[in-house]
Parts: sequence; structure tokens; C-alpha cells
Amino acid sequence: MSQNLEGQIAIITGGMRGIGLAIARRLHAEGAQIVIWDLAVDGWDSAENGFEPVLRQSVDVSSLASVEAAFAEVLERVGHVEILVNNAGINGPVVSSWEYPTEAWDKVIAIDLNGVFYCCRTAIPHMRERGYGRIVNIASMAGKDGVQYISAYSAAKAGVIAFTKAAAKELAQDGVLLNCVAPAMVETPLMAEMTQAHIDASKAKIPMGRFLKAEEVANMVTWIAGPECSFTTGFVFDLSGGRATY
Ligand SMILES: NC(=O)c1ccc[n+]([C@@H]2O[C@H](COP(=O)([O-])OP(=O)(O)OC[C@H]3O[C@@H](n4cnc5c(N)ncnc54)[C@H](O)[C@@H]3O)[C@@H](O)[C@H]2O)c1
Ligand SMILES: CC(C)C1=CC=C(C(=O)O)[C@@H](O)[C@H]1O
Repeated sequence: MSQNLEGQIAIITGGMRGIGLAIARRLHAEGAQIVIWDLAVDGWDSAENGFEPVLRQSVDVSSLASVEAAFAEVLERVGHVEILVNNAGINGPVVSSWEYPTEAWDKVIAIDLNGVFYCCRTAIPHMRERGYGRIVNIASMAGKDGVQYISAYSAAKAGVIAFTKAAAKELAQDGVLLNCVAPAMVETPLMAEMTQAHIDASKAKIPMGRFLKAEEVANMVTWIAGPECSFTTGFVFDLSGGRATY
């Protein structure tokens, strides 16, 4: 599978490491120029990461002002955006829902759900104006299943799925397609925030018997983010190793 993304600009939120970095690498390999948005963007190693982004910006996706300022700078510097991958996310505490600290709840929703909304809200008018855009939101199997002891994360990811479906219908005739992916567990710093018992339980649910690889997420996202994805919008693409059959 190869997508020609020559001449396209792709913004990847949370692109400094983990799944976001794998997606950024792959989109770059397909010809796109990459804009990295993350909380801290120092310490980028082009040799290790295999490419140089056209722009790296310190952005907090949970702040609309931060997102709007960064997007304005992107347009000023590179002129256009074809691809937005909303990948930035946090887990939050692993605790029962009735004991979930309200501040932590608000923070998870602010980053994992509001962040996706803010970035879409900011980028969509530009994409509509140009009659082309591909938005890929990184949800989670936790947003489909609801996973015990990570209720805020599960709720935020379910919200991302429903938001994607709603906005996709609004934009279906505008050339702007929104889809999301629902990955199972990938071995990244985020997964390390789960308890070992939860990691083991999550792996046990996967019929393929292994964790997902960040590169496998990137492979799927690359197709969804490209022009070959032309008649699918508002869809949830699973990456579950056979866990999700619904
Ligand atoms: N790792 C998994 O098992 C897994 C499974 C399913 C879905 N996901 C989702 O994939 C995405 C990436 O996860 P990951 O495992 O690579 O995590 P990670 O913790 O390795 O990377 C997340 C990145 O997001 C950035 N980030 C966090 N808060 C931010 C904010 N407010 N503004 C901008 N950037 C911010 C971090 O700095 C980091 O670079 C997340 O949305 C996560 O929920 C992960
Ligand atoms: C928090 C994060 C690493 C996470 C928790 C639960 C999952 C699951 O599949 O049940 C993962 O997909 C992942 O999003």
C-alpha cells in the first residue's frame, strides 16, 4: 500500500513520541510535510526519527487559544493543511469511577475530548474552504468497550467516536472526511501508566495474543488520511487483533 501525499501538509498532535511519532514518520515517508504539535517540542532528533518536520510547535490541545494561534502560524508559514491527526492524549489515574478525582476527570476530558474538538473546530473551516481535508481521530478500544478503572479515558474516547460520526455527517458533501481509529494496547509510555494487572487483562482479550505495534496504527492511519479513502467518513477503524467484531 502506498499513498502519494506529495505536497500535502499534515498536522500530528502529540507527535513527539509513541503512536504520533510513528504516524508522522509514515506520512512523511509517503511524501507529506509534517507539522508536529506537542506540549514540548525540544530535543527532536532528526537522525533518530528519520526526518525533519517542516514545523514543530509547542501546543496544548486543551487550550483553544493555543490551538488557534498555532494553526494561524501554520497557515502563515506553509499556507495550507490537508491532514489533521488528533493523536495527543493522556490516560489519567487508574481508579474506580466513584473515587475518580474530579480534577483528574476534567483534565482527561479536556485533553482527550475537548482537544480533538478544538483542533477540528480550528482546522475545518480552512479545509472546507479548499474543498479537501482528511481528519483522523485516535480513539481507543476503551471508547468502544468501556474499560473498568479508566472511566474518564473511556468516556473521552467514546466521545471522540461520537463526535467524529456527527461532524463527518455535517461535512460529507464538503470533501472533508473525518474518521477515527480504535486501537487496542500499544507498548508506549501511555500504556506504562496502566497497572500490570490491567495490561495483562487487556492482552488476554486480544485473540492474536500480542500487543499492537505503533507502526501498524500508522499503516492504517496513512490510508485513511490519503485520497484513496474517498467514500468512508464517520467510521471507526478497529485495530484490535480480533478483539472487536462489532
Ligand atoms: N498506547 C496505547 O495502548 C493506546 C491504545 C489506544 C489508543 N491510544 C491513543 O493513542 C494516542 C497516543 O498515545 P501514545 O500511547 O502514543 O501516548 P504517549 O503518552 O506515548 O504520547 C502522547 C503524546 O501526546 C502529548 N500530549 C499529551 N497531552 C498533550 C496536550 N495537552 N497537548 C499536546 N500534546 C499533548 C504527549 O506529550 C506525548 O508526546 C492517545 O490518544 C491514546 O489515547 C493509545
Ligand atoms: C490508557 C491506554 C493505554 C489504553 C487503555 C485501554 C485500552 C484497551 O484496549 O482496553 C487501550 O486501547 C488503551 O487505549
